[in-house]
Amino acid sequence: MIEVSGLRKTYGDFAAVVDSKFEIDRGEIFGVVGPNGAGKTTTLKMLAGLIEPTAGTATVAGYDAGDPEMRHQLGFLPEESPLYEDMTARSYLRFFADLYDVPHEVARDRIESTLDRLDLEYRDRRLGDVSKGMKRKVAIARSLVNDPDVLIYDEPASGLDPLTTNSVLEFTEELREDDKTVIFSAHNLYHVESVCDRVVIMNEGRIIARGSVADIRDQYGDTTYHVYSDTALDGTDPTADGRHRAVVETMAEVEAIQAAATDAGGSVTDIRTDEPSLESIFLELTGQQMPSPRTATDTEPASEPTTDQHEVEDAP
Ligand SMILES: Nc1ncnc2c1ncn2[C@@H]1O[C@H](COP(=O)(O)OP(=O)(O)OP(=O)(O)O)[C@@H](O)[C@H]1O
Repeated sequence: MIEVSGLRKTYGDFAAVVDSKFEIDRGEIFGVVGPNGAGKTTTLKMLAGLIEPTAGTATVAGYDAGDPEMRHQLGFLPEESPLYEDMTARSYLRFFADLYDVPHEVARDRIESTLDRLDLEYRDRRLGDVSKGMKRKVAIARSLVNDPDVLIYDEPASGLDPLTTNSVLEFTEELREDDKTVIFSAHNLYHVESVCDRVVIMNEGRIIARGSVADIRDQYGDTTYHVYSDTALDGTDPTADGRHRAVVETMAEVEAIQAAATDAGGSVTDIRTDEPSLESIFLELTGQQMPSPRTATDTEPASEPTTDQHEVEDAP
């Protein structure tokens, strides 16, 4: 569905993307990970036909990325997506559907079902008056008004509160069931681990590792998940604050605990990941500290399992 070969972008003497090569299958969710300045956005914009490559080729759904016809197959969510703040979610999305010549009834049904799936309230409220998370959801809905086969999402869940982050990641994952092909960039390895089939890790314009996140982690260290429930279960220990904690190593075990908690009439209230940080993987790969203050903050400590913290939907 997407083929990239020898893709390169230079600005004067500076190479933002160097000889990038990867292929993405239909229905696959593919992550592009790396610190600030790694070349993620430049790669995504070349795929979306918004920047012309200096060299190499990128084809999307059989079209050259620069071909205007390709746009009909594509939904692009930029990292920053300012909306028309005086419009409502509904009027804004209908406006974009009109730009794509989507028939009115089709557009109305598509918009409502997408907003239902995104659990978006206040559809008739002025966009200037809704939360950042709601704005992001509206921008995501905008990427789908033309029912494209390919979605390019630049940091879809970055900077959102935990509940909205979870909801956006779940929504992205469900796009696979609609046979959509999704490529998205993220700083946060948990974001890509929870939804992506495969990833490439970029640094200084180059792909320096590729594979499933699990493969990459297996190569560079072990992840553990600290799962907190409000109910005592097999394998949990009581914590000082009255909860019950299990420490496991796979997402399958996390899901088993969630199911056991539900069966016992309780729920999982928090999942914390203790994993080799993106920074430590980078250190392994490059022998250098990651040059990004923002990412260094995101992936902070080693002693406590707080490298990434996720509240689940039903957390109190
Ligand atoms: N128009 C431009 N002119 C010159 N340099 C640019 C231009 N656009 C991007 N760059 C540089 O190219 C490099 C890659 O930028 P890019 O935005 O692709 O990185 P990124 O991985 O998306 O980072 P971030 O996570 O901060 O968005 C950066 O060093 C950036 O400063």
